[in-house]
Amino acid sequence: MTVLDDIIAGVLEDVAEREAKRPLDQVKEDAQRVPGAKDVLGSLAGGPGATSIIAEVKRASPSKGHLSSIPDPAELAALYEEGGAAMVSVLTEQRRFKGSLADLDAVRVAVDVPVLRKDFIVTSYQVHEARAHGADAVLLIVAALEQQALVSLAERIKSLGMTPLVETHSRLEALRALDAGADLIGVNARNLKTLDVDRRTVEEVIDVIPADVVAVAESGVRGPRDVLDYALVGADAVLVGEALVTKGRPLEAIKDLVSAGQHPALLTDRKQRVRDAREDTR
Ligand SMILES: O=P(O)(O)OC[C@@H](O)[C@@H](O)c1c[nH]c2ccccc12
Repeated sequence: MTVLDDIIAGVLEDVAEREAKRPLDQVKEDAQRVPGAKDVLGSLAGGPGATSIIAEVKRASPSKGHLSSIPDPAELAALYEEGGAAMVSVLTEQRRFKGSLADLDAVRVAVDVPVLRKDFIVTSYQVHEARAHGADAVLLIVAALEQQALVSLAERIKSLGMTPLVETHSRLEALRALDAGADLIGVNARNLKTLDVDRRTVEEVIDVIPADVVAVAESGVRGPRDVLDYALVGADAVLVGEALVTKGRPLEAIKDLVSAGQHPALLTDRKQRVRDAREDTR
């Protein structure tokens, strides 16, 4: 059993418990009462040559254990927004990442930028739940899903006005994400089966992502230098957790990453193609 299988087994138990307390019909009703989902792709598109930053509220991880207690996730998210983050990612998985839907609620009311529900989504119940708690984007991990489930969850997310961020770790997975109709694809430098980080994965996989699809580099950012490296290989956005929560000065840390993403050198070939493609469709 891989780490991923193990996490999903726990997630399924937790989902069953929540569903017993609040059935799907009620969650769907809750979702009617929240404001509509925000434009995630628009928010990530950034300025000229800019690679945007997705900042994560992350207390712990299976690879590193405890990272930061984060007593007030709303306050942290507000600092991320103030420092220029284009989206805030909130981990809601409880057992390994110490997150919760309460964290998502708190962050949702604290910021205007879109919010991503980061979890191991394997049932449509979790998708409706994400919307009921105000998520604008929902993570789907290709390695955790059969193709049919990936397609139907992606469609469900879109039908609720949200945007799926489809996470991949290889070229093959990126092709599966494209087949599922993803227009926002993440490349995770951390292999969820072994938990090893290999930053070169981003370059290798981004290569097969077409210019009109928004590409997000995920994991392994230690500082501005890594943002620049990911951006130079074509990342439109970079997702950062650990480096923002462990250094004690999140506002300064996010500002440094955001400015690295705005470096003039970032108008790379891929970004130029992205812009040309967008001009053409206008
Ligand atoms: O803390 P890091 O190395 O900056 O990584 C952030 C983010 O990429 C990571 O939390 C992540 C990427 N994909 C995931 C899927 C599930 C849980 C967590 C993740």
